[in-house]
Amino acid sequence: MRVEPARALRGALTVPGDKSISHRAVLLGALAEGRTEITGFLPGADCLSTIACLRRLGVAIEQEGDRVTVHGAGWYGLREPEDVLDVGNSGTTIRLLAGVLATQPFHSVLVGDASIARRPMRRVTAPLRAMGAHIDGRADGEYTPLAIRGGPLSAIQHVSPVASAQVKSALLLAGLQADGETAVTEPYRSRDHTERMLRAFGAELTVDGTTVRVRGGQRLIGQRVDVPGDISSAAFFLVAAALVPGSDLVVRGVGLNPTRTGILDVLRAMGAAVEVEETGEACGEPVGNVRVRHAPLAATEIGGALIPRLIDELPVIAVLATQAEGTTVIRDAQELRVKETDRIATVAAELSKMGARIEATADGLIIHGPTPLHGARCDSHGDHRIGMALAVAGLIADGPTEIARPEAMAVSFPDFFDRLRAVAG
Ligand SMILES: O=C(O)C1=C[C@@H](OP(=O)(O)O)[C@@H](O)[C@H](O)C1
Ligand SMILES: C=C(OP(=O)(O)O)C(=O)O
Repeated sequence: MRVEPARALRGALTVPGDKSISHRAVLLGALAEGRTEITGFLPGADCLSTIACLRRLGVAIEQEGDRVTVHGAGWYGLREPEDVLDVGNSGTTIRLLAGVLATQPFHSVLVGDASIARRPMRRVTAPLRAMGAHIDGRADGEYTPLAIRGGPLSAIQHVSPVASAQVKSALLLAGLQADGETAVTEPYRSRDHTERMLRAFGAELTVDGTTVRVRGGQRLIGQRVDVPGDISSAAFFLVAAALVPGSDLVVRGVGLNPTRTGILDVLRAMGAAVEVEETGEACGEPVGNVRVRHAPLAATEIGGALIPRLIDELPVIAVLATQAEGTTVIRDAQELRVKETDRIATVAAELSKMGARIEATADGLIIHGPTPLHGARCDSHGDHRIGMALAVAGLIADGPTEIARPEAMAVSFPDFFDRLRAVAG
């Protein structure tokens, strides 16, 4: 994919449905009793992997574009799959499904692509084993393939060393069928879509600071879910508008869950003009429009509790920081090293090719700005967020930028380039 320097980004656009919420809507719909109708579903490769795995577990699902109907099987209506469950590139699919399969009295095997094979799984397999599930995987349950034979579980009180919504969600799902009350505590609050959607599907849970508790033996009832636009996808456009002089862009209908809006805090802290208009609520999630206008940018520091609120936006935030006056420091973001790629290494390597002054640290990045970027031959490394961050960098470079392996974008944003072309030329 070739990206040319852009004109100002103006006008309004929408972005595809939220990836985290789309996964959860089909998954809870499958486990619920009755029908779940989903609109605004993200038909990206990751969410389609979740649908494929659920079909293999015997769940009837109709999907056409962003409309999905799930015929709920009920929690114990899943059946032993005849073949392996392939999660593709999706960490959310494998970790949330592991929590569900731990409750099921049959054998299943979870596999994924080469990236999934390198991502850590013991963070979910260890506590699920402690609840009573039989799980095996390479390196004592750390890596795929994961073989799971579930059954009756006992509740645990788990203190997670990482703020991870995937870990929290896996244990809450398992906890819904465990004997007793399961509690999950994390160092900082991660995205809470599972908690919100479980309540919408009729489950009870309590939230106390960074601890979530759920009692076992609960049923879910099918619902209508209208998935808001993905703020993580909107982020590429919001950052592009903040970067390109003369820009004035609105993204409509985007999810504004406070556990996800760290990108807006950073844009404001760096000096961009940001206006947020909350327009309503869908399935317990606030939704609205976000307007960003270009303005001179200043460096900022990003760490601590802010990190889980913008974890997937850090690659494009690094691009933003290359144009900010001063030194931007990103710390406490060691989780970036275990995403689709080691995003600390891939961001630093690729932006360096474009002339950025950027250093990788053990837990983040240090970026000096402002630094003019020049067009270069770059590589997404097969990581959707790296590819899209590089495309945004290409908009402000002084020549054409070539991005190898652009097909990775289909994981979370299949028509990213079409929508970018529409607002940036
Ligand atoms: O629960 C989710 O939907 C997600 C949680 C985050 O991962 P972790 O749980 O590993 O932090 C995030 O990076 C991922 O894109 C989606
Ligand atoms: C990390 C991501 O997703 P997952 O963990 O589901 O692969 C992402 O979308 O940036």
